[in-house]
Amino acid sequence: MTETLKRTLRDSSAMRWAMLILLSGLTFSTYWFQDFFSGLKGLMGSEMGFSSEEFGRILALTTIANMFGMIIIGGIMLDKWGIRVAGIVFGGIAVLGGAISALAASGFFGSDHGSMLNMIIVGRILFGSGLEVVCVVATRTIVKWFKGYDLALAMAINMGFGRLGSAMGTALSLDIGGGHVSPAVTFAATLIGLALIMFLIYTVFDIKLDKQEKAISDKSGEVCDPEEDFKFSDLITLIKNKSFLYIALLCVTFYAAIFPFMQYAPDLLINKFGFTQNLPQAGEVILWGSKAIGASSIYLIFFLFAILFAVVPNNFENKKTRFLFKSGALIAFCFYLFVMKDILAIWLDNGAKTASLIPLGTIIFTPIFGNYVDKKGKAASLMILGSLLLIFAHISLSILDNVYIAYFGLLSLGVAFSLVPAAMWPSVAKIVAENRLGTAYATMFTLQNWGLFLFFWGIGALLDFVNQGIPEGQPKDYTIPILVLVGCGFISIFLSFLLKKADRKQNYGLELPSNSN
Ligand SMILES: N[C@@H](Cc1c[nH]cn1)C(=O)NCC(=O)O
Repeated sequence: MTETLKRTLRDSSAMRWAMLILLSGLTFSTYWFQDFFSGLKGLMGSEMGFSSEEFGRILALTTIANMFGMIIIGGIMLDKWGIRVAGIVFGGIAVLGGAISALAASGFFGSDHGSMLNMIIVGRILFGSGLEVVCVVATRTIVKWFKGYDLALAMAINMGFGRLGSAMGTALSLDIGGGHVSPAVTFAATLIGLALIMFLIYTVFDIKLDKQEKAISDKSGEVCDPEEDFKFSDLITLIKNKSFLYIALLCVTFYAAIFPFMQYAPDLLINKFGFTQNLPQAGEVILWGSKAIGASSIYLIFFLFAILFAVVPNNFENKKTRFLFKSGALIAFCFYLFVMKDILAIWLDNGAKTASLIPLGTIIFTPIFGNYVDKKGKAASLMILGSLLLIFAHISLSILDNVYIAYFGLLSLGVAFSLVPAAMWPSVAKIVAENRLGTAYATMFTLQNWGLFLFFWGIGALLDFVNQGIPEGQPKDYTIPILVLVGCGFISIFLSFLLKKADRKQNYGLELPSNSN
């Protein structure tokens, strides 16, 4: 697009990506807070005396307000108040929830088992309501800035920030807590506060964009698709739409097999495959830290140059340039792996750190698949493939006992976890009109929370049930709790086929490239 055609902030690619980063702070920190307890499960047992069922209860009750309409209410607020107010209010609720959980874990409300458990849960309920509405706000905001541009890629990158938050929260909480739960919770809550400040900065640009768009529509008499208020009849219309119904149910079964698994994955790896949860010595931390920071900074500088290079128009038109760029990226990555090999070896021996590779891997794969969906389409087919990988992953991590196959299982789970969201979320924007997207995402997340509630709690309760009589600290048998998740994979495949069939009839173009719309 030439300068003369750039009419608003959103027509500048630098501006769009900068807004995405400001917005993604909330995604990063809320995902961190959602998932960081997974790395602390063992410690929550030994330090606070929480059983697996109680651990599951904390996670499950995070979803309770959402199951009973909180996300829909948030969606209505979003439609009524707009992105800015909704983001600030629900981001604020997440901060408040995080703070209550952090105070509870520090013993502020009482240091007995019951007070700690109940007040952590109160904080998590508030946090959970904030997290989900913030996600709807983020998706809505990305559509606002990226519609007609690389929408799927932008959604994938935003999700990448979320996954980075999940991965870092899982991997580092034990180290951040220094062997205690409370500092790790305080740190996680502080992150959401910082992210809210980033969102406040975003709102300044959002106001400017709205003013520019209004000026253009006033001048040209263009009538934009108006935001419509939420009506319950919209919900009925949505549910009656077969493609929407299948994709919403797929969202339930697919995520029920992933998010709950991730919360238990570090403990599973420790109990079933003998991974460690040792904290490194102070000297080792300094040595690895300096090595990792040194190597990562060199790689980051290279990466920033690569991005700079990539955004200069027409750079990739040239075959030779493309080849040079790709080989340079590969050499830099090999060098990086070489420098980091000792750290990687220790990383791959630690339960929480190995489990964190699932969301970490999706950071690389989701944008690649997002870009693929933008350029080539095939969204429904990719969801079938993702569901197949899910089945392999859970079988390899439950009934099989080989640690190398388990690594493959984790890898295929990471690929599935990248494929399905990269295909699913942009597909919703094809099925549903833009002014109904808030309602659509809110409905999907509400249903998703029912599945999460059941499996967050169910896995913990089942784990206690099948391991009755085994004292804390002894290896627990995870076979049946994880095998149950294979069932979710089969239902996901079935729903993906139904979606593909419905799309053929309803012609939403789920198998077509996003950029062609
Ligand atoms: N419901 C959201 C946010 C979320 C993250 N963990 C639990 N809830 C969601 O599922 N977003 C899509 C994603 O793939 O993360």
